[in-house]
Amino acid sequence: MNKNIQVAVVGAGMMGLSMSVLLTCNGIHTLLYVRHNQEKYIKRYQKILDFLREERILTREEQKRCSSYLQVVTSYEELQKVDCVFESASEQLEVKHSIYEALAEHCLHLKAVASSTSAIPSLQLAEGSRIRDKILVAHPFYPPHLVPCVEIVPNKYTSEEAVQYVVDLLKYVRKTPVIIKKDAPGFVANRLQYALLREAIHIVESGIATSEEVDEILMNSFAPRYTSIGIFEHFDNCGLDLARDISEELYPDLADDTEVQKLIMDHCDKKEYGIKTDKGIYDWKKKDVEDFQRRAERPYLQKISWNIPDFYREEEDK
Ligand SMILES: NC(=O)C1=CN([C@@H]2O[C@H](COP(=O)(O)OP(=O)(O)OC[C@H]3O[C@@H](n4cnc5c(N)ncnc54)[C@H](O)[C@@H]3O)[C@@H](O)[C@H]2O)C=CC1
Ligand SMILES: O=C(O)[C@@H](O)C(=O)[C@H](O)[C@@H](O)CO
Repeated sequence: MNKNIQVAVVGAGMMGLSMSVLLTCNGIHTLLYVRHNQEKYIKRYQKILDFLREERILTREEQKRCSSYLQVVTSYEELQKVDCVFESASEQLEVKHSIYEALAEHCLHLKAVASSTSAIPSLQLAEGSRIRDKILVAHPFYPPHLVPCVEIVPNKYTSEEAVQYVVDLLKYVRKTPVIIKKDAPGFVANRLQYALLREAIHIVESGIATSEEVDEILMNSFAPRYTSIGIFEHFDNCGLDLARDISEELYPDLADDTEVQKLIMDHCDKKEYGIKTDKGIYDWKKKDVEDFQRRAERPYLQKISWNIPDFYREEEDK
């Protein structure tokens, strides 16, 4: 992987900022495209690095070196030379399509456009685009600068070169890309995660347990198991005959909603979206947000092994 490449990140939210940290902390010249208010995003990017410094992942000097690879831009014209784009904009197909159109117009050296989408099928992203051969899904996990896996989902238009380029780049920044065999909404991980969420909501709506109790049981029962064994390994261990007998008992009673459940809709109707509005399932004015963020990130910290760069120098940028 030629580390003198230029990579753009479009969308500077939770994912885009974390992707920018991942790329810059591995010495990749990263152009973060924002529509306005650059200073706000630079502060948010630095806040992530500050946390990594507090956790002794980066020294103050390394933080400055990594930061030298970040360039926040506000026009697509500044993306003319980029080799690859990580699109991390809102989960709306029309938003993503409008971005791909702008990239097609301005990026003259594009090798790949990788979308962070959580669930939009790869083919829907590419359909109708002038650069459809370059579009694929590279679905990361929050926060992508820490979580190893990235689900790679090409579509019938995606060139092998585009797939290989993204896979090589992700491996260079120490990610674990996994190419999914067949394009489907939610790919693999979110199909599993949302099946779990649907059942968790069903348990709360049915009065079986509260959301606090569901969270407590999940964290302290089988969830940690899957950091060291796989689900199919687990059921081979328990015995498929036992799994059969339990499935016969359980399946008729499990959630089978095909629409967004009332619990989610009620909160959304009240604009209670979660931490970003101080209230969601939980009242985040009463819960410690910083403690939550540290608990969310700490399991991944000891696995970090980045190519921490020297300071960025323009002349290296071919
Ligand atoms: N939040 C998460 O845990 C994860 C999210 N994703 C996916 O990553 C993508 C981004 O998600 P988040 O970062 O959570 O969303 P977010 O809402 O935090 O950030 C989205 C960003 O896109 C920007 N944006 C919207 N329209 C734009 C446009 N036309 N041009 C440029 N920027 C635009 C917004 O200003 C915002 O900064 C979504 O597709 C989401 O499904 C994937 C994995 C995890
Ligand atoms: O868990 C993750 O980070 C990803 O699978 C996601 O796509 C997000 O969590 C998404 O589901 C937002 O809720």
